[in-house]
Amino acid sequence: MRNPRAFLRPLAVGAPTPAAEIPFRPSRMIHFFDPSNEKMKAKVPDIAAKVDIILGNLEDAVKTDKKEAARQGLVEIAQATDFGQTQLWTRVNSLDSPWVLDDFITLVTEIGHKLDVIMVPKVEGAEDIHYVDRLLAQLEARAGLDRPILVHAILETAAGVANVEEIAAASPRMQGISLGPADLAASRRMKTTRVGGGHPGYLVRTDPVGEDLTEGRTTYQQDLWHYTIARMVDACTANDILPFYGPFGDIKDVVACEDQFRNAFLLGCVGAWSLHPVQIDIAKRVFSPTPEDVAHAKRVVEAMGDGSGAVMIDGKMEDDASCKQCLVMLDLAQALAERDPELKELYDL
Ligand SMILES: CC(C)(COP(=O)(O)OP(=O)(O)OC[C@H]1O[C@@H](n2cnc3c(N)ncnc32)[C@H](O)[C@@H]1OP(=O)(O)O)[C@@H](O)C(=O)NCCC(=O)NCCSC(=O)C[C@H](O)C(=O)O
Ligand SMILES: [Mg+2]
Repeated sequence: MRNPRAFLRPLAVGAPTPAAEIPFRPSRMIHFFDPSNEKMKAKVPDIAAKVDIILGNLEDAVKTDKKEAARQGLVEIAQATDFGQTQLWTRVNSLDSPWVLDDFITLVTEIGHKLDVIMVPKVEGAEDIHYVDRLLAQLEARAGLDRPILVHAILETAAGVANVEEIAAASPRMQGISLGPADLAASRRMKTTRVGGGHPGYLVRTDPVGEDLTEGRTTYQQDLWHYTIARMVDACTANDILPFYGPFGDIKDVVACEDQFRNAFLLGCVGAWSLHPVQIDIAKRVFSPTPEDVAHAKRVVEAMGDGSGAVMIDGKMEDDASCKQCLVMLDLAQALAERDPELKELYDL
């Protein structure tokens, strides 16, 4: 455990001072693309204009013989593109892979001034973040960067989940954590074969009504990810960093994707990954509060005055605690309205 007074000291001579706070920037979707795929690469400038975060993926889903091409492709795109307000992230290869050292060295040296966040897969404990923290400080110092690159961990191993609180608190670079349901399922030896979402076999059944155990018993599918998302949200918010849902692999099932994203939004996540262009608008819709919710939040905050006491609105009691929820909603709406003129108008802000 680092001395708390040293927490905000650079970890290498000449490295930028670590950020004392993680600024909230609209982060409704982290759009993944493969920088070794020429078709996807060509779409990046257009897609970047529509998303909050665009991420050049170097890890899983990039073929082994394309790892170097993906890294080089990302350097070329980053150098050639003005991303405006959109954040540029990358996901590097796992820390035990043969590619990751070159991923860090090349990306920080060549495009470190444009990279906002590096996503690190398969993080198992604080020691993984400490390693990345020191390495990044050394590379930032060498590259002469004047602001630190932040780090985002993927929660996708059983050990990572067991250590999620210490991962969230491991470094001032920690920007957030995403759930990686596919690797996590494999690591936990869950008997599923999907990338996120539910499973029809994971259910509860109402009690039998008579002798026949098969008649009249309704089943309800349960959420495989509830425990992990809730734990991740608590670990992140307790450390002032941002929680995200990860991928939904059934690209065609836009309905279940929306449900999965909304569950995460309601539980406290700020965004999710989009793997295909069709998922961008789903994330945008789900992770932006509805105009009705914003209007209600405004009414409550106005009626509550200094935020203390209790009032009745439409037959419901509102007090300090519901007022605080409404302020969370309004803060998010305000941040999104600053980025999106359409939402500004819809929210009347
Ligand atoms: C899933 C895909 C392989 C599907 O690609 P494709 O078969 O090409 O789909 P379409 O024909 O419907 O595509 C239509 C056009 O759109 C382009 N496209 C597709 N996806 C993207 C994208 N992500 N960004 C930009 N452009 C995209 C296609 O090229 C088509 O173009 P055109 O022919 O000119 O019309 C593919 O979507 C894909 O590879 N997506 C990314 C997958 C990925 O990143 N996976 C890794 C993240 S999930 C993960 O790692 C698991 C996690 O870690 C965990 O453990 O849970
Ligand atoms: Mg994974």
